[in-house]
This record gives sequence, structure tokens and C-alpha cells, in this order.
Amino acid sequence: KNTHDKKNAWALTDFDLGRALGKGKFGNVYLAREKESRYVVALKVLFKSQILDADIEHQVRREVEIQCRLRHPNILRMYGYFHDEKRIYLILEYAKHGALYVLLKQRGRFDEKTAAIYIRDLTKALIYCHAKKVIHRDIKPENILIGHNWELKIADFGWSVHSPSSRRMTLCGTLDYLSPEMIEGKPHTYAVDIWSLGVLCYELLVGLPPFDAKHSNQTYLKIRYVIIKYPEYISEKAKDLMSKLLVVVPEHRLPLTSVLQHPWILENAPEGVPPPVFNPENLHP
Ligand SMILES: CC(=O)NC[C@@H]1CCN(c2c(Cl)cnc3[nH]c(-c4cn(C)nc4C)nc23)C1
Repeated sequence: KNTHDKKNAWALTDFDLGRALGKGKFGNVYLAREKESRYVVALKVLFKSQILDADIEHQVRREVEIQCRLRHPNILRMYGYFHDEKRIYLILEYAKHGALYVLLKQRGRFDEKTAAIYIRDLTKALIYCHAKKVIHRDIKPENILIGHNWELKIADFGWSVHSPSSRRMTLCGTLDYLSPEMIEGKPHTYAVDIWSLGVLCYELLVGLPPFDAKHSNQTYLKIRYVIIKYPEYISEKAKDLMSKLLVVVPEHRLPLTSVLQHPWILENAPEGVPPPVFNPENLHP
């Protein structure tokens, strides 16, 4: 058999399946290893019936086309996909340390250096996405994974596969990360990603999203009028950056390239500094 012929299609028999990494409405994600190369991947299995019933086939197709095209160290790779009669299989990069929101829950909140490194890397990933005309990567802690070098990886779970202990209802979706223009049903532009970057920055530093409230109508009002309380331990520079991202008028939000030049980033996440090593000893009391 000519060993150089390009594999034209993957099949389930090419993989050894491992434990379930996450379960969700449209299917589960499994740890898997490609037999020949022994390369470890995450295999996302989606049921065609569920996709058709929920009429999200076009969304799945679009997500796959986008994610296959994106190649960036801070974006979870999709290596390929295949399907059989009942299921669609997405071959995804395996992120060794799991979802950011799990680490955040464990630690309560991150120190400013760790948070700044994650915000810097997320900003670089978003600059790359926007250059490729891709917006709304749905950035929130549930959709961010951590790689083997503790680096951040945006993983877009558009069809909300989430790990067992997923914190928030994902289908009707928590309002926390929605920008004012999205809440008002206005068309969303690249600027929605800048808004959610600000929301994420707050959540990494505080442990709760800025517009958190008991009832969603309260969250709605807090978002619309940008009602935010900063705890006293947040530095002035961090507050300055968040106040320039969480701006109601989309065009007035700080451009992503300027985020990388902001004093809080330059001071806390200078280039060439390795990502934070997460050791359970320095957990917040
Ligand atoms: C929101 C959320 O938790 N997403 C998890 C989805 C299910 C597993 N997915 C993974 C995907 Cl798509 C890729 N890599 C992963 N690594 C893990 C993981 C690692 N640990 C130690 N624990 C877990 C869990 N999960 C994945 C995505």
C-alpha cells in the first residue's frame, strides 16, 4: 500500500477512545488517541439527529469551516472532521488543563499578573480572529481552555457542549457576557469581542462577572448603564483598562491593538514572560 497517499478521510477506527471530557446537549467530547501517531486529541461527537432537530446544521457547518481555518497558539485547533450515518466527529486539539472557569472557581480569583497574561493572550487571539473576519468567538470562561504550558486557548463551543459541572445554563445563555448592542438585538460587530474582553478581565480579577445579579432583568439594566463596582484590591491601571473596554458605544471602545499597549498589560504581562505556573500551594486563602 503506498504509504504516501494522503489520508483522504478519517474514521472512528483510527482512534482509541478515552474518558468523556465533557457532556452536553448535542453530544460529548472524548479524550482520544490517533492509533498510528499515538497523538492525543479531543474528539467531539455530535448527533446528526439533535443537530437537525435543533435546526443548527448551518451553524455547525460554519463553526467547522471557521475553526479549521484558524491557526493561532491561543485558539484551540480543529485538525479535521468526519461523519458516519448518525454522528459528526470533530477532531480537536486537547487542552491538558481543561477549562479556565474550573481553574477560576478553584482559585477564587487570579492575581493581576496572571489575569494580565491571560488578557494579553486573548487579545492576540482576537486580533488574529478579526484579521480573518471572524467575530463573536463567544469569549467567556466556559469557552476558554488551558493548554499544557498553561497558555490560554479560545475554544468556541457554539453548540454549548460543556463539561459536567458547567456553571451556567448555556442554551438560554447567561446575559453576563452580552454587550449592550447585543442585548438590544442590534447587529453585532467586532466591538462585541472588545466588550466581552472587559467582562472577562473583571471576572478573572474578581471571581464574579461585573454585571452579576440575582435576576436577569437587573443584569440587563447594569449592562445597559454600565453599572460596575470595583473591589478596593483592584489596581488603578486595571480599572483604567476595564473602563476603556466596557463602554456602551461600540466605536468608543479601546481598539484591541491599544489593549496590548495599555500600561496595565505592559507592567503585568511584559512580552517574553512565561505563562503563570499554576501551583495549588498559592491558592487564595
Ligand atoms: C466549558 C468546558 O468545560 N468545556 C469543556 C468541553 C468539553 C471538553 N472539551 C475539551 C476540549 Cl474540546 C479540548 N481539550 C479539553 N481538555 C479538557 C479537560 C482537561 N481536563 C484536565 N479536564 C477537562 C474537562 N476538556 C477539553 C471542551
